[in-house]
Amino acid sequence: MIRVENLTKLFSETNGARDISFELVPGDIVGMVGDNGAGKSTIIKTFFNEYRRNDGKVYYNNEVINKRKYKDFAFFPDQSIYPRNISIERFCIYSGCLSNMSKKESKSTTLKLLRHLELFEHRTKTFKELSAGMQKKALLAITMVSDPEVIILDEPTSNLDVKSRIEFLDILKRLSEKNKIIVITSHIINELQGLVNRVLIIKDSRLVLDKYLENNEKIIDLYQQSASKHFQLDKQGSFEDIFS
Ligand SMILES: Nc1ncnc2c1ncn2[C@@H]1O[C@H](COP(=O)(O)OP(=O)(O)OP(=O)(O)O)[C@@H](O)[C@H]1O
Repeated sequence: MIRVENLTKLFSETNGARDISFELVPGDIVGMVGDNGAGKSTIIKTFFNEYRRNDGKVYYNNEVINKRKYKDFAFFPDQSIYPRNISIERFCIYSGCLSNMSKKESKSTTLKLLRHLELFEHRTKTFKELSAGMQKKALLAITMVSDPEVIILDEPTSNLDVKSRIEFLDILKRLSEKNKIIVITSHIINELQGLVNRVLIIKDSRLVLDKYLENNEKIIDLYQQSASKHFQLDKQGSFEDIFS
């Protein structure tokens, strides 16, 4: 279980992530949605200590998270600087070894994953020799090689054409059946419908809604409701400011 308490990273008075708290349990497939600049990537990067926190704690199985615990986590970044002169197969094996797998074990998992992701024939290619969709799938193989318990994907389908996007979402759907914790950030709400079972809506650096989806509930409706509620609160605030 993951518990995030009051996570805060502020770049300025209004930009960043403010006072974010939530809990995640195995089986949660969470869509973290919000407009451009809402604070999604900041939350993820602060979660992983890539940004120094202003405040807040993250617990994994009731212990404050530390580097050793991050071994159970995998992060699929929104922008990747791909290694230049190494084949995707070797890089995937290397990534497994970095997570304490033996070379033999990492190689056999790598080959299974590359087959599963239909990249086997391309395994000796470097990233720059692959299409954008194949690059994302290769990155997913690297993310998955150590069989992490928690997978966090930041805008995984960005820059993909429609066909690759559908294919990639289908892979995530199959992954979601494995009782892991999966968090997917996106500002494309429609693509998460049918994939996630819970939404976290981020608006203006804050978590404004945390909800499991019930019978055919539409993420777009939840998003619109929470956005208008937030807007009304804003309006009330400024109203008082004007007349106080
Ligand atoms: N390293 C940084 N330095 C200063 N400001 C930053 C930095 N990173 C993000 N911000 C600001 O913090 C706010 C939240 O940005 P963030 O990247 O978290 O948004 P996002 O929800 O992930 O957006 P998008 O969907 O466009 O990726 C934005 O106003 C952004 O300009």
